[in-house]
Amino acid sequence: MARNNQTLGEFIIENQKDFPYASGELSRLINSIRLAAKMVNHQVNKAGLVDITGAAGEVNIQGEDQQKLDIIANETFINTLTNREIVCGIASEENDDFITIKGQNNDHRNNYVVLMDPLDGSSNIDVNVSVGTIFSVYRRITPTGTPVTIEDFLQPGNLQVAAGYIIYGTSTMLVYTTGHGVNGFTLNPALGTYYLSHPNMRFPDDGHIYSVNEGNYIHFPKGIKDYIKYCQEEKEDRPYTSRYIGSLVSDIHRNMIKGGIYMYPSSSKSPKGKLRLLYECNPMAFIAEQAGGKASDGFNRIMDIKPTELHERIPFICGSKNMVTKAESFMKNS
Ligand SMILES: O=P(O)(O)OC[C@H]1O[C@](O)(COP(=O)(O)O)[C@@H](O)[C@@H]1O
Ligand SMILES: [Mg+2]
Ligand SMILES: [Mg+2]
Repeated sequence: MARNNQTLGEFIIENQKDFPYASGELSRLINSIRLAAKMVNHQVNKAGLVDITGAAGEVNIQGEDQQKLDIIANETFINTLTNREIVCGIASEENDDFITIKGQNNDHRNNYVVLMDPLDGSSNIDVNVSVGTIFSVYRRITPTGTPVTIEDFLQPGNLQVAAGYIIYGTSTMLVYTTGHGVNGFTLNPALGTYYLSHPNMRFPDDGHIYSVNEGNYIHFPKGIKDYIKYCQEEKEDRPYTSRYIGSLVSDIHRNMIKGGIYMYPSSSKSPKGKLRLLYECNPMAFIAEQAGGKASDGFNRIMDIKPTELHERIPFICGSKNMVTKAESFMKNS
């Protein structure tokens, strides 16, 4: 139950009973993410002052130039989760393959796997625009005491036990769900404590903001082009306002508060879109649905899609449910 001025630590303990298998493991996991996020926040806030901006000189499995902060965030989350004996495996945008965490006694006794995008919106790091971290948590399906396998990571989104994001923006917030609604906590930098600032976050059913990289317009499917035209029409409560930050976390966060739709569709250049199903789309879809919104690939519910690869991409439409349904109708009729 949410209380004003409740700290994240208190909220986690008071809501532990909501977790299936309420053994405290998942609470400790969320607490570790809370800690790692503070460390990354500290680095992000220094971007520009110290030499943590720019490319690191490596290319990740996506073919993208890794930014120094991508690597710092990746290592910070992996080390923090590993050292706290709560996960048996981690998958990350910045690692080609999943990491097996044996545990202190090499006995593979932990029960949760974490999939993450350690730094989302990397193209915005050097230009002082908000970026984020995205995480998704599953209970393993292979027997405890055995090494995790790829099957533990390729679970459909509807089996997530927790998901969330951290936004490093005008303030730093941690927003997450364990399947009992969505709550947002703002970091008080002076105290280093997160406080419940956004209890029970809800996507308005309708909105007036659309977020898409219109620079790709000519490459979009007809249905998306028609929906963008619909958003721009001088009719009824339209035209909508176009807002696109280029950081998935920030665009979805804004649209969740104000009402709106975010789209990263397929295109003739990238037939499967750009965003990764496992550690970008599934966690944001879980958050959206828990906040009364909707997430689709244009035709199907994102969280019902059975993943086949660790870094697979998928077209993504997410936001206010009536707006997503409208966009889908344009896709289906095109
Ligand atoms: O520059 P584009 O093609 O519009 O892509 C922007 C999208 O790509 C991303 O930056 C991809 O995430 P990463 O930065 O984690 O690789 C999203 O945050 C964002 O919505
Ligand atoms: Mg990302
Ligand atoms: Mg990233």
